[in-house]
Amino acid sequence: MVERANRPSALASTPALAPQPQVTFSDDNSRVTAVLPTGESVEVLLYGATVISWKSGDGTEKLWLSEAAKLDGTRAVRGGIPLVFPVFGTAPDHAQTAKLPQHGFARTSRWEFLGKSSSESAPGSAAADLSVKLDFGLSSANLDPSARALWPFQFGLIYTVYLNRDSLTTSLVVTNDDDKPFDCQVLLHTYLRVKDITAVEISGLAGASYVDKVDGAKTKTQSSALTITGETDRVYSPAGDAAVIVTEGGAKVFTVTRDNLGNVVVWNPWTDKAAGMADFAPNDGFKNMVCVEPGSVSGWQTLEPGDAFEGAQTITLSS
Ligand SMILES: O=P(O)(O)OC[C@H]1O[C@H](O)[C@H](O)[C@@H](O)[C@@H]1O
Repeated sequence: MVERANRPSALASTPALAPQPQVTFSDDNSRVTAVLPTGESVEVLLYGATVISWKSGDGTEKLWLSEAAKLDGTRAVRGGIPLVFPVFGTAPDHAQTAKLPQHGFARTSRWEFLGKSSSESAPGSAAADLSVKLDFGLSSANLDPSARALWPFQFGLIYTVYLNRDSLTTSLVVTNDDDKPFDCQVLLHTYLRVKDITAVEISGLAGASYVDKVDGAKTKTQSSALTITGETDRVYSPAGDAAVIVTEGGAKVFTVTRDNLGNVVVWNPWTDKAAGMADFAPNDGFKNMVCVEPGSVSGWQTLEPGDAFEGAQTITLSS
């Protein structure tokens, strides 16, 4: 035995392979999961390219997903990060998008998985540097004919989900592949998971004006940090340059930064609205979530033929 242990072997002379991120598909090909060697993970449903789970290395879920969310492609997912495109809400007075359902068709279309890439981890390099990137695509060519009829433009969308050890970045690129301009809005409808909404404070929006959708769409100004004490539905416009920071019991939980997304929507349905949504469960689940939704939704991004628009969010965890 001793002799064997001391003998140089082929195995012993090969440098140890550093662990790499794992990317796997579910058996039914409905979702893709990426896991870093340190345990952080993200799961994306091809339906809507909806991020339905994001866990830190210790397995703690960071996004809220309704227990009654439909994950079978029959309706938009209640929770995670649904994608809003090309209209936020409905826009009956905007001819191009007037026929579209609430929040458009991106969240209810099946996207293609375009591929993955991961940061190379050289033997001996720090695990902290590892990351994985997943790309998804949707274009007019693979859109359901019924959705194409409601918004007859040639477009391309690339959605990138980038998992790092302490953050998640999601980024959307819209291109106009048509020979005429089109208008669009985009929003990353992120359901952040919290332990107790009554202990939550959202800062970084003070001084910003907002449309208060639960008070007759009045325009108001955010005076200080925001606490959630009832139904809340606000469109901050412009939201300002500061990061939006979510604290719980005074401790920082999430820091949300934005790239080229001038608006932030803050939404919590509270008791009655939550009870009225068939896919919102449990009924008191509103206590465990707050939507902080970076987007470009006040007015329109007009894209000329060949033009592109890119917007991104990064959500960083505090340890
Ligand atoms: O029920 P959904 O279509 O998913 O919309 C959920 C919510 O999305 C956004 O946050 C809007 O500001 C809300 O007005 C809306 O209720």
